[in-house]
Amino acid sequence: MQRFNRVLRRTGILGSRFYSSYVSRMRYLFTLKEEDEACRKAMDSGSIYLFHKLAPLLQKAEYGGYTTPAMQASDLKGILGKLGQNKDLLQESILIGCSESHVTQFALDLGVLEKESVESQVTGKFVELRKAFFLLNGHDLPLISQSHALLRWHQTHRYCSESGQLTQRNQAGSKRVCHTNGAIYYPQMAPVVITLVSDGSRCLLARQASFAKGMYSALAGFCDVGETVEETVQREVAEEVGLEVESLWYTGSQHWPFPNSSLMVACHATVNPGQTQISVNSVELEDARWFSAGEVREALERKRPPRERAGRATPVWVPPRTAIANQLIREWANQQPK
Ligand SMILES: NC(=O)C1=CN([C@@H]2O[C@H](COP(=O)(O)OP(=O)(O)OC[C@H]3O[C@@H](n4cnc5c(N)ncnc54)[C@H](OP(=O)(O)O)[C@@H]3O)[C@@H](O)[C@H]2O)C=CC1
Ligand SMILES: [Mg+2]
Repeated sequence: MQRFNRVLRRTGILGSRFYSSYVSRMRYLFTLKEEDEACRKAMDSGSIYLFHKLAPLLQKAEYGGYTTPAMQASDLKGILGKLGQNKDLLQESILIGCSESHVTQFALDLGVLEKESVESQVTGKFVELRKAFFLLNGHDLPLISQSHALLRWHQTHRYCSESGQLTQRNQAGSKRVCHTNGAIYYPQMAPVVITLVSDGSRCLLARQASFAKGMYSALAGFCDVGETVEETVQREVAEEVGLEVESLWYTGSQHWPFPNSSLMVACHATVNPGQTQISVNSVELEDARWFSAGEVREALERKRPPRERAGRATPVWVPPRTAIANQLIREWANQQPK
């Protein structure tokens, strides 16, 4: 905390003016992105979330479920030593945030080490990200999702696309620079809209062939370059189910690490109740259907994924609460008369 205050004072952020805890945390993180030395020092007393080849470390929680344990940098140095690895590997950690109590948080991928040897030194197992998303509770997900996206970006964007030379990251990992031509690269996200279409009394859910059996979700699609969110919603609904959107409104957003790193922008939309004939684009979707409020409420309550019964169609279920699709569907269901 003292070091934290020193950095704030030096950068003029801690002065006579009162800053809320949130503002001072954000200003501190800003400083750490700008100052490599301050970031290096923060790492020494920070907590580090571990990954192995992009799989996060998960630990069984005391009261059931799973959590993502954070390690102290000092403990991690000891473990790296035991595994015969130089503690400089720690410098490859990337800054991901700062806790309420002002402890800086970092993420580190130990993919250069053998997975089993690392697991033998820590409590927990490295679990593939999609599986981890089903095991973790909502609280841990934004941090894991952000860490995964940033680590992946650094692993796959190491070279300058102009000079072909290796780029260097700043200590925080918030950018990479090509020292031959000065080009700066920042981590990227693809904007995606996800839309729940309603005709006033029913809502439209669809499934791709790659979804788990019985799972239906809202319509989603990547924004094309130059499009507004509104234009993407209209185009995707037209492309995927052949309907024309009459009105739409924004309701929330979420970072989503699949397939790479997306910013999901969630919207509700309506179509004319007299023009609801669906024409499914079979290149994109396996099925799309209108659902009544009662059917949607049942799907929301259903255990995911539901148990399959021989000879019976898998009952319809929807993505878990960790996906913004669930929020959209729940919001719509709550607005319908009982
Ligand atoms: N969090 C949530 O609640 C939900 C999240 N999603 C996410 O939304 C995303 C988009 O949904 P989806 O219906 O698949 O999208 P689209 O309907 O846009 O179709 C996907 C196709 O778009 C093309 N495409 C265009 N731009 C990109 C890009 N930047 N990255 C990858 N593919 C691109 C690809 O085609 P081609 O291969 O032919 O080039 C891809 O196969 C998915 O990645 C999914 O994970 C979806 C539902 C719920
Ligand atoms: Mg789609």
